[in-house]
Amino acid sequence: WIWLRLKGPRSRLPPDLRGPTPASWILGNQPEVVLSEAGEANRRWKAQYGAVYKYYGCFGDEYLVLNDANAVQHVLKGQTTSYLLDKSLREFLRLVTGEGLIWADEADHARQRRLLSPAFNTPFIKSLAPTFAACAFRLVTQWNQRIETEGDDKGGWDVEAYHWMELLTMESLGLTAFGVKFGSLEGNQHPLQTAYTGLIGSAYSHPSKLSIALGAAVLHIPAFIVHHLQKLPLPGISKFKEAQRVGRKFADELMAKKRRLLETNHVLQDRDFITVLVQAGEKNQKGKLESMPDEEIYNNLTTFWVAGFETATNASSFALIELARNPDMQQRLASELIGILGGAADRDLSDGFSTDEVEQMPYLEAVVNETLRCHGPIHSGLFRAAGDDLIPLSNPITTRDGKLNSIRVQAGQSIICSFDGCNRWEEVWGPDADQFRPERWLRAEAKEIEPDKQCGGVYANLATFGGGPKACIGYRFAVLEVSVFIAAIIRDFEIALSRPDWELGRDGSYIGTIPMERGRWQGGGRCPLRVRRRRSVM
Ligand code: HEM
Repeated sequence: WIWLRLKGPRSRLPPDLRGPTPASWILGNQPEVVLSEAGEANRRWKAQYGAVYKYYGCFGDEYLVLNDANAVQHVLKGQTTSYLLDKSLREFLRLVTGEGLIWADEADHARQRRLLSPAFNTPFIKSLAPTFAACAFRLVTQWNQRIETEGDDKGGWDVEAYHWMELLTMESLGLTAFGVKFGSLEGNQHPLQTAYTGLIGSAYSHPSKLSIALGAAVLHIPAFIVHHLQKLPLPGISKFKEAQRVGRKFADELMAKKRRLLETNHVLQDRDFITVLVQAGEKNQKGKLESMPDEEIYNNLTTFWVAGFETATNASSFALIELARNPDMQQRLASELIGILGGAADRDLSDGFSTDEVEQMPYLEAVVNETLRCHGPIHSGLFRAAGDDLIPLSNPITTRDGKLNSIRVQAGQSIICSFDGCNRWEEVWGPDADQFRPERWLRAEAKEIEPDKQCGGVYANLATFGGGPKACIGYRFAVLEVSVFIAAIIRDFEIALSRPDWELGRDGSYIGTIPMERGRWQGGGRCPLRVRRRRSVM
């Protein structure tokens, strides 16, 4: 404590910038942020102090919060050089994902991104639709069996669908990243899945005030100490290491197998990241170009798992909840799906369906986009200014002493970009910005936003996937995956909330947005559905 007090963070922000008064030095305003719903404290403070304000974290740490589109765009563009991950946080990340893309900065980051590009280019991602759809069909098959054996006499079956969406996302990541079928939808447990499940902590909702303070104190541990902590035989750390040992061994064997096939002049047809990256690497080597070392390929597979598992699970679950509580939207979507894919009686989707078919469904796109706008699985991003800078604003803000058209920040300043705030900005999304209304995406205006109102988001003018050099590399993957999952489920099932009084709450304790029952914050994500086979909708 003495050290923290002596280190005492000095203010680096314009003194007249407004914001809430902290309740105490130890906790600051942090409990209001962590213990309210995702984005709720931000919405309240934004209404009171404007799109740019400051609040206090624990131990007097000052955070600059940006809801202003151009300011967010400026910070996102400066990632890898001017706005970086906090150094201690980055060291913790190294422990979980290794030195993969999320961890990397500057030239190393640009190199990794370039070498990973064959796995994320549009044609390759488009080719994954049948894999996602075949996985979703396996879920549909399981649900049909449960309706048969566990359903009531009206053909309805109550299910906690969040857990199934976890299994579905896991299964599709197993197939598309490693080319491995886990069989988790059928109740099996694959060793790779066991290893990787250990990497992802269960949702950490509504922590105690002590945990809030301890969590913040961790960010005050100097990065070099965090680095050395990794060498200690602490139980939590050994768990990560064991998970990485098993995962690495498995990936090494797969990579060696692919290389042996390539040596015998095979052209590998498998559609998964390992195959694509090993094949691209071998081709580069033949052309005397740089290729990605095996360890880096492995670290990035782990990175994709950490970045792409819970996010896609949450997005799919939010979409199902919105469709369950909006029967008209569900009906409209089902008609579109059956029109393009045929009904369950006409076409079984065991071989999946194609991206071309997905692209013929504008209402599906609208539902997925609106889910990503209203319930972005990552509600904000935390950055640290590497040097002094002037951040431009779309709209001037009122301070205690006047107006500012830009904000001066000093090196070391912590900055929060509110992705949720940008996605709900009324000047862009209209007075009903807080409502779930997929129809807004069917109007041409949704695609045309004036430059001074753009937040620099990489997808659909949304901040959901970030922007700039560190924008989500998996955004096309995620949008297609969620679209296919929703299409396969809604084509075959009518869904409703299993309890009509169930109210959606959005846990946002840290950067993730997780669907839960309002007021019941413990125990991870929730998506309680009543499911029955779809009757004709045409
Ligand atoms: C709905 C699902 C997803 C959401 C909402 C999401 C969101 C994000 C966000 C907000 C960032 C930070 C962007 C920034 O700093 O500008 C990010 C980064 C990243 N995401 Fe995603 N993501 C999703 C799915 C995925 C998937 C499926 C993968 C991989 C298969 C993935 C891989 C990554 C990686 C590797 C990064 C780091 C990129 C870099 O540092 O260059 N994400 N994601």
